[in-house]
Formats: sequence, structure tokens, C-alpha cells
Amino acid sequence: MGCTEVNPLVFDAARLRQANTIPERFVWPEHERPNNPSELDVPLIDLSGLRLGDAHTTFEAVKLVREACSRHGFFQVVNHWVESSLLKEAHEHMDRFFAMGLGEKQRAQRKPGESCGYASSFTGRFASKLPWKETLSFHFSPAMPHVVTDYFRSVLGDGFGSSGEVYQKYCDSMSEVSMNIMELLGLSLGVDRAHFRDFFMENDSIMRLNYYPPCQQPGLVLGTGPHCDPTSLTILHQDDVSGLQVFVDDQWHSIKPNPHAFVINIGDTFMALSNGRYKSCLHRAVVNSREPRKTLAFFLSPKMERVVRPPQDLVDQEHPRLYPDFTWATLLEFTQKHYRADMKTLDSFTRWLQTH
Ligand SMILES: C=C1C[C@]23C[C@H]1CC[C@H]2[C@]1(C)CCC[C@@](C)(C(=O)O)[C@H]1[C@@H]3C(=O)O
Ligand SMILES: O=C(O)CCC(=O)C(=O)O
Ligand SMILES: [Fe+2]
Repeated sequence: MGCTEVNPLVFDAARLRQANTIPERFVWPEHERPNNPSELDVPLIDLSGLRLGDAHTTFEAVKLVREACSRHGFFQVVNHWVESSLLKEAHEHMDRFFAMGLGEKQRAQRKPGESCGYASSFTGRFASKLPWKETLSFHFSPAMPHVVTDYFRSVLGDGFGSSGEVYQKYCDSMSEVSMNIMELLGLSLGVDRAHFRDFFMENDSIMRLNYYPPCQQPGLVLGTGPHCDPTSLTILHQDDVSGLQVFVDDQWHSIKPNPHAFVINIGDTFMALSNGRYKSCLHRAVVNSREPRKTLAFFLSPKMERVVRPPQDLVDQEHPRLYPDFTWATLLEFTQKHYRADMKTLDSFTRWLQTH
């Protein structure tokens, strides 16, 4: 397969769509390329029906969470309190942003070492295996109630104030959903129900809009390569185009899109917080040749300087400490300046901490 070399600094999916070959840097190694995996039925919890004080509804949810997280680290929730109009607006504003020309999007260009901004191929961060996607990432913290609105206005101009309002509301909503899930995770691990909820009540999270353009040779590229999220908990909303895959029982499985549900996966930081009882979920995103795919990913993370340490109940003779104390600020810096997050980030980070 002939590959034309393009300068990824000007990677523009629209241009590459016209090109009749995929540039070398976007072609993934044979063993990591997409296949046609089976679909997986994912356990689903109705959070809106859950009264965490009510034993019966809670028991079923806790049982499902414990089974899912002990086995593979993901499950799905529906939450009717998240207005469908908000979801619709969040996708519409994503369409509006990514439909802009490259120059306009690059007004929000992500700077090396930073986790916020627009990126189309992470140029300068990786030598090869570039993801076939464009992303816009921004910070969220309940302690700064207008941080998202302010970001959109300051970076993209007053014309994007309405987008900022939509994503501010969306992130507020995801933060709320996270608190309910943290109570379930605490109960499922046999620790005090409020333990993880209180730990994340203040959080420094990342919201990411993922836009995966169609690719003429989808079998050669990946939208997002195999990885575990270094964050604590990911709340992912897929549109109606499949592409999310999880690695379970030594095989990739596709997660069927359910536009009414959110896919929840455990990240590295929560794996450390649970002292390894729950494993970070290995997943990736594939693309197709027909239509773009879009996802909204809310990455819950603790306050930057909060020390990540499992509760004493989860450390005993049979379960010694698996990971050292660290802060999210240090792990985030590691993934932004020293190491591309993959399926071994936490082990690599632990070794890095010993010499830094
Ligand atoms: C803290 C983060 C780093 C990444 C965005 C959030 C959580 C997921 C991480 C990421 C998506 C994992 C795959 C590799 C990565 C480089 C990417 O494809 O975007 C990661 C993100 C990042 O470092 O920007
Ligand atoms: O878009 C998807 O389906 C997955 C994205 C993802 O895993 C990520 O952004 O970390
Ligand atoms: Fe991910």
C-alpha cells in the first residue's frame, strides 16, 4: 500500500478523505488493527430509579456494579434526569464546532503538555500511530461554576457562548451522575457509602468531545488506540454510530450504541483507589468508511493535589498496597509530558515515580 507522507501539523480529515491513500503515521501495526468483533450485552443500571437509601433498588444495582467491575471494569447507566434536550444540544454544538475550517478550530489549538484545547493528531507528542480523530478538551470543576462557559467565550469568542452554556450544564450533570456512581462503587466494595463520593465531591475533571471522521481504509487506522483511561471514571455518551470496543476474555467486543445510555468505565486512578480490586477497562475506538462518529467523554478526576490512597478497609494482609500514594496532578503531567496513555500507564507511572 503506497502511503503519501503528509505533514500531520496540517492533518485535516477533510483533505485526507480526498487523498486516496492513508499516510504512514496513521497506519496502525497489523496486530492492533480493527477486526469485526461480536457485540457485547452490557449490564445496564437505571440510576433515576435508584434511591440509594432504599435497600431493594440499591441491592440490585450494587450487585451488578460489583460483578461488572470485578470482571471487566465497565457497565452502562441510564439517567432520565439528564434531559434528552441537553444531550441533543451537546451533539449539535459538537457538530457546529467540528464543521468549522481547520484554521478556525486551531484558534483553540492545544499546546504541548496541556490537556485542554483542540487537537487533530497530537503532533509532536508521538512518533507514530496517530489517532484518526479530532478532539476538543476542556477542564471542569464544580468549584468554578462558570469555568466551561468562560473557556468557550475566551478561546472561541462570544459567538460560542451558547456552546459554553450547553457544556457547562452537561458537565454539571455528569458530575452529579458521577457522585451517584461513586456511592454505588463504595457500597460494592464494602466501604462507607460516602467515602468515594466525598473524595470526588470536589473534582478537577476533563470533558472531551471526540469527532471521528470517516476513513476510506478504516481497517488500517484507529480512532483511539488501545488504552485504559488514566482518570478515575469515564462517562461516555455515544451517538448512534458504533465504534467503541472493549477487551474482555482476550477478545475485542463492540459496545452497541444506546443513545439513551452512558457507558461507564473504571480508570487507572480508581483502580489505585480500590487497591486493584477493580481493574481499569482496556478499550479503543474504531472508525468506518461511511459516516463520522461522535462521542462525549466526561473524565472524572480528583482535585489536582488530593492524595490518591485506597481506604484502609481495602488494604490488608491478603491485599497489600499495589500502588504508591500519588496525586492526579502528577499522573496527568506524566500522561501529557512523558508518556502516551496506553494499557500499562499506571505500572509505567509507578516506575517513573521511583526516579522522579
Ligand atoms: C487524561 C487524559 C489523557 C487522555 C485524555 C484523558 C483520558 C484519556 C486519555 C487518552 C484518550 C488515552 C488514549 C491516548 C490519548 C493520547 C488519546 O488518544 O487522546 C489519551 C488522552 C491524552 O493524553 O490527551
Ligand atoms: O470515543 C470513544 O468511543 C472512546 C473514546 C475514549 O476511549 C477516550 O476518549 O478515552
Ligand atoms: Fe478512553
